[in-house]
Amino acid sequence: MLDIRYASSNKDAKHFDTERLREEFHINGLFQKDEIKLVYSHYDRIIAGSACPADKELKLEAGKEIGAEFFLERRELGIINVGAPGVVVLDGEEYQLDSRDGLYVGMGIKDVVFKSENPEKPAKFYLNSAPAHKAYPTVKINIKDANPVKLGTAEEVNKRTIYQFVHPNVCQSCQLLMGMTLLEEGSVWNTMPAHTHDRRMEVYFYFDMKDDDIVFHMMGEPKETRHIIMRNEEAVISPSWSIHSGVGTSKYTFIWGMVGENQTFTDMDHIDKKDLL
Ligand SMILES: O=C(O)C(=O)C[C@H](O)C(=O)CO
Ligand SMILES: [Zn+2]
Repeated sequence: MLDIRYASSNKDAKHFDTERLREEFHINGLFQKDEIKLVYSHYDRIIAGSACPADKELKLEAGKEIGAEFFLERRELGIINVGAPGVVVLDGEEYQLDSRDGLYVGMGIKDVVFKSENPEKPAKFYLNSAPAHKAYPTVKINIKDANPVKLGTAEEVNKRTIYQFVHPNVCQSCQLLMGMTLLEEGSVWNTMPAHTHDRRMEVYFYFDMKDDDIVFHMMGEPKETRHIIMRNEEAVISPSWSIHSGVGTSKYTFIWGMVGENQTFTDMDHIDKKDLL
């Protein structure tokens, strides 16, 4: 069963209270032991979720919601492991993923199975999937293979490296872009100055946080900003009309995934801080 999230218009969303904002955009309860949890967003039909195999192997199944014989019949998939070492088995072929390793899985793979090396310390596979039209090769992506982009300064407490995992410089994909942003010690802001990109939606997944730390994730149109409180290992959907930026009570790491019109990472509409309200 997929948790379906319909798309909200910018005109409606500015009237949402905290509860409704969370209901529409916030994703929690990821990484339940021995479960696959998936959220299907009608923004560009991205599926975001998790697989946390411990005592049993988990198989990615197609539900009625995607109307296909198997999950990747007309989809592609990006995986980043944020837990202990695990294995993804694709049509019988094993891919070992250590912590922070990524995997791009092309359209057409029939069997996707997740396993952990040690049930006491399960792997935590974070997943993003998008509709696809062409089968590109499956590629394992270590952080050393990812394309690093350094941004920010210590003075602005936003010094960070964006590692582009699923990106045209690293591997081919139909529309999915996916990567991981690591903040430096003492830096707490991401994506400030903020941007929107009407051409693509985005999902942010925050992790590497202590239990009592929070991130204030900023969303909304630049002149109608709202926040959503994020805790460790929670995700948030960012519609194409929304900024997506966050400030934490300590440093954190996040995975971003984008789906939409183009794969030009730099195609952003930057918003000057003075223009935010
Ligand atoms: O730290 C950042 O800035 C990001 O990671 C930005 C995201 O990658 C993004 O919003 C791409 O559009
Ligand atoms: Zn963005």
